[in-house]
Amino acid sequence: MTQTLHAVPAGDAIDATALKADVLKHLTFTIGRAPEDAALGDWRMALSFAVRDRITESWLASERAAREAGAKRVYYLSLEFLIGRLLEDALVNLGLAEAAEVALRDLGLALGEVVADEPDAALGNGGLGRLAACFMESLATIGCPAIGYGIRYEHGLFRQQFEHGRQVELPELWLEQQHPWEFERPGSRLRVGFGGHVHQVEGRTIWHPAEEVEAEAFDTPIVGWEGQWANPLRLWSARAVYPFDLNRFNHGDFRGAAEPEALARTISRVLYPDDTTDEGKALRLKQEYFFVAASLADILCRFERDFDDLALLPEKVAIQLNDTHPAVAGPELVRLLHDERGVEFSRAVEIARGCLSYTNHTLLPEALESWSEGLFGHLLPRHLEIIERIDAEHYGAHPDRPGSIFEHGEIQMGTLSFVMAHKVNGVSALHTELMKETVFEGLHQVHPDRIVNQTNGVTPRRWLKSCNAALSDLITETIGAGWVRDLSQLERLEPHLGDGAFINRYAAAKRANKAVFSNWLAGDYGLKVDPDAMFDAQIKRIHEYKRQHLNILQTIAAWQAIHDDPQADWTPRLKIFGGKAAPGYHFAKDIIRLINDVAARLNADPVTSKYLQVIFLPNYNVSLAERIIPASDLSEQISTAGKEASGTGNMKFALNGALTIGTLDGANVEIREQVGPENFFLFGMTAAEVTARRAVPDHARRAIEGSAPLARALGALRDGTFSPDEPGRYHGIADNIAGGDHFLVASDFAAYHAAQTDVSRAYGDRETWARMAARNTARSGWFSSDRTIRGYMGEIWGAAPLID
Ligand SMILES: [N-]=[N+]=N[C@]1([C@H](N)O)O[C@H](CO)[C@@H](O)[C@H](O)[C@H]1O
Repeated sequence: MTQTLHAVPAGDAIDATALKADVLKHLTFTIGRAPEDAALGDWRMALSFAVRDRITESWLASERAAREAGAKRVYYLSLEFLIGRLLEDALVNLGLAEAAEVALRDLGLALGEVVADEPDAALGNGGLGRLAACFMESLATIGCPAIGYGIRYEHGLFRQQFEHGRQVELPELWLEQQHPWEFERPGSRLRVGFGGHVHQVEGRTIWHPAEEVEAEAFDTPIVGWEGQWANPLRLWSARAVYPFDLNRFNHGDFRGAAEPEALARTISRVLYPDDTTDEGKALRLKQEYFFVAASLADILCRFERDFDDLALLPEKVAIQLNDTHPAVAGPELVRLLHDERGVEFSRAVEIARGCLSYTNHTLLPEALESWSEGLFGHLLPRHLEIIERIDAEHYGAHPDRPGSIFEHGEIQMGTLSFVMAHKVNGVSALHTELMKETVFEGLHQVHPDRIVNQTNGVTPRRWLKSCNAALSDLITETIGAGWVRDLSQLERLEPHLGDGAFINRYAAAKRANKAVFSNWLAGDYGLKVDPDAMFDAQIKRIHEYKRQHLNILQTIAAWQAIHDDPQADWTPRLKIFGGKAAPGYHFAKDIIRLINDVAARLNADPVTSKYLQVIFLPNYNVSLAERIIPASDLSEQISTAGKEASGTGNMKFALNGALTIGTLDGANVEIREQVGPENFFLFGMTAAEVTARRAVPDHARRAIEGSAPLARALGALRDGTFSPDEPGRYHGIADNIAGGDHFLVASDFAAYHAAQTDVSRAYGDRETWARMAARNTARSGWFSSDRTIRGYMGEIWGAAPLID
């Protein structure tokens, strides 16, 4: 929270007094602490409960309004919700940030410290999970009745530490303290079965699961801008039906007595740490079915409370599948309608399809989920039967277009999701077109109207209003505060871009953020950086297609160039990296180690470190992104074209006035269209050129022969420059790039290197740079997740807002 102290309006003063009283009330009666004995965490809890009270009022009123209106509800099913911290978000959305600052100051506390004490709720891996969190906030801001359904993992995404430059994973402990934002719902416990057998009884199909667990709901209200509406995020926690086996205990088998609970809790124990990789483990399938079964039972229970005609379901219920992780929702809904409620099979499929829609987030083959018939049939015998029948009916109806949900003995969850959805969407214009041409080419032929595009977005509340007060205040001063709810209003900045005074203030806001960030770097990492240097950031999961290794290779080439001519007029630059590698992804972990080894060498280099420094910040998460993005000048979006479905970090950077260096991939294409090609540093092959280049034999060797800087930088990987104690440490990376180079690091290197030279030159002209940056902000209105959600509401869900 980059708070700037200024005069407190009267309203805030009243709010501050009331808030202070509530904080003290909760400290006493909820936390049970006297002020003189309270620790920072106690004050944070007390403030959180005081704020939660205010959200809860809005939430219960929203629930009442939705019910009275008999409104259609949106149900967002996602295995990931990368929420981050909630206190600051809630304060900003309730307009209580200033009041909280005053209230806490009166109590001798700094709001910034209290906010920073909150652990991130890291219930997601990356973009897909964060998108779900942004969507929940936009649904509430728009006033669309909705519920997010997911899993309440006891341990979110692992904590990342570096030991000698290597990533080490540690368990994440967000629930070590009480989580103040959730309400436990013991009354909403549901049984979920696994395994067992299917029997026919008097023409009815009965599934007898071999084991059952209980799903317990925990509700976290998500409040929208100005607190007018709030929707719940309902996360399920697994527990044993009979948690304690007293009989075993009485026989001294203490481990056995606790086993049922331990086994059941395993289902919601930990988030699988893979981003865009199919996990394929039985426990993962159990997690997927567990939350789907609990959520659908909950959805039908809510529907049947007010309606008794199941044919109405598609009019009242819209269920969005966030990727294929909840794909079993198709057969499960059919089972609930057909097996348990007697709806005729094909009619049940029709009703289910009317409710379901599916978002695809990646085309990477290794990320497309499939389950072996054996494993799936063992865990979900009835669902396998239902999928076989859905498959037969679907493809039976289209004999001219053979295909199947089953391929090579595996259930293709993407195909199942497509077949069971009335709408399927991609997450950027390019990605959606590539979906039609590749993974869903056949199905697109059969259902030409089913695939639609909904380009991703980010919430402007968290990703500008809250994380960048310096810029937000300038914008509000210039065009009013309407932009926070309607981001398209940023275009009203356009006329001010010719005003030198405005550009100076815009640059000053960025400079102020960089000064705060530099002080933090010095304090927490002992790295002294010049706030006037260019802050160049690549923060995202570590993956070959995102090409962090291209970035560090070019950094090495830049370093070598400075050594060649240290007297030249080099543009000082700080390279910022952040991102986790999946624990089993060794190549990605090698890239992390290389970046840390390069950082150690370059930052200690007396000749070059005044021009080029590198830092890899550990444990990249939502809160760290909120710290880095407002302070960045350059946004690295350098994926191999055709591989990054959208990206959302790219949008956050552009919104906060960082210029993009990037390929024509995912939403980069639309960012460049919106901000203008002259305000974007484009390089590299297009998706079509990538496909063509891959067919060229020896494409990497040819590229290396054609680029001396590339050849030389690779040489430094081979000769132990960054690992004198283990010269061969980076031969693997060098061989990969010079060999198959599937992600075309070598072939795109020269263009990237040239583009980085253009970037350095452009940064030299600060006023022009600031104007380009301001134009990025002014033209980023399209990338609000409010716009995205309105697209889903209109083109997919048929849902309407209940607030104006
Ligand atoms: N899984 N998955 N997919 C991703 C991200 N890795 O989470 O979803 C994100 C959200 O749609 C995309 O922005 C990103 O390009 C894509 O790779």
